[in-house]
Amino acid sequence: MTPAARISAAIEILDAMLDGAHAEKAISAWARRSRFAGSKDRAALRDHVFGVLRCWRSFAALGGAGTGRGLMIGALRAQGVDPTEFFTGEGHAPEPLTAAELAAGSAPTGAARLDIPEWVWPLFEASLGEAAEDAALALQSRAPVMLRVNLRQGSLAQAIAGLADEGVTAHPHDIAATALHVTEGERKISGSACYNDGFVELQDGSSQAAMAGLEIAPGARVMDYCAGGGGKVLALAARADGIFFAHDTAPQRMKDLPVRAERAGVRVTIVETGRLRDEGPFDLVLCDAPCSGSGTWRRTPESKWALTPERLDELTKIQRQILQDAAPLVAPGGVLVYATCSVFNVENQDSIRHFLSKNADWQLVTESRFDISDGGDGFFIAELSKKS
Ligand SMILES: C[S@@+](CC[C@H](N)C(=O)[O-])C[C@H]1O[C@@H](n2cnc3c(N)ncnc32)[C@H](O)[C@@H]1O
Repeated sequence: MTPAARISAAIEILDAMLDGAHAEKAISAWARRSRFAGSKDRAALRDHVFGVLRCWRSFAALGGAGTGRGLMIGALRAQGVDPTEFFTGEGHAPEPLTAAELAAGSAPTGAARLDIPEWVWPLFEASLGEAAEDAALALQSRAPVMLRVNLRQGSLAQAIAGLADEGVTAHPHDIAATALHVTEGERKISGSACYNDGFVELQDGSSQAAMAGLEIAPGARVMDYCAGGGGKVLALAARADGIFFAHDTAPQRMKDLPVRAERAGVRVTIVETGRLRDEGPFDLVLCDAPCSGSGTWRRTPESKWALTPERLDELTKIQRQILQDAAPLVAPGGVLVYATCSVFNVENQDSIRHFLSKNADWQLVTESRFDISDGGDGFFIAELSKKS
């Protein structure tokens, strides 16, 4: 496909999304009916669609319309490219710009310039203060691909060399001692021996750094209460000699965890909700709670536009309930850890304050925030302990 034909295809997909289709589904449907497209075409198309998703408001302003055409016109203008170079109508290129399209378009301002939904911007500012603008700007670009090296299997240098043999270029990242930043060959990671043997795992740098900061004594019993795919408990098990457990109210989310644990050479016992009290108590209970994901919106840009005030409210209620349910599982002298990949105070500090206001026998021990502009995702982590 020519670059112009790829732009036509992106317009088609964006229009399908405007009609209500999810990005992944719209891309898959396009790929099914476009058998002529090769893997490079599909990759380029994804880049177009996800690039627009990250910058929807600013591209719509620059392109003069929130339609597939308007967004792609805006995307080209944002890169300093004259859209008439591609909108020629020749071959499979999009039709030439109309006089109205040529005249339309203006520089975005305010929250539109930062590609943040209007109602969300005050939350950003209130939560991040002076860092808010940098965080929003960072969300306009692709997230770096980061790997966590499983130091049980070898050193960073050995992982870098092993990946290089398989066409993946990676460099240490100072966000965490286990972190590698992949700069080339990211599509080869999932087929590489390093990945399939559990030497490296895909994991954002902030999550790695947050997990590295948790103290785990030898033999400590550690429960990942909201385990999902198990990324956090695997990071903990890779560096500490504890006894590890995982739980999730949606157990199907943990379906890959046993295989991932096996290939990493660690043991994680899955605990059903009804057996939590029997298996407990635990010296550390980690609640990596469901959240808006606002710290990860460059990876999942559709969520940026899908969040509503009602959903945010619902999430904060779930977070508060999780802390309340998990606290009794903590052993005397143990730690309750609360984490989110949100940058909003309402999901972070406010959830902690709410818990402390209802549980006077608990206290805050530490609280840390990782900013998107530091290189990893936005992340929050707090440790709580029972007053002695
Ligand atoms: C942010 S994700 C966890 C991500 C995971 N820790 C990882 O590193 O891959 C939140 C998880 O919490 C689970 N969850 C939702 N409500 C819960 C509850 N009340 N108790 C425990 N887990 C819950 C969800 O099913 C989801 O898998």
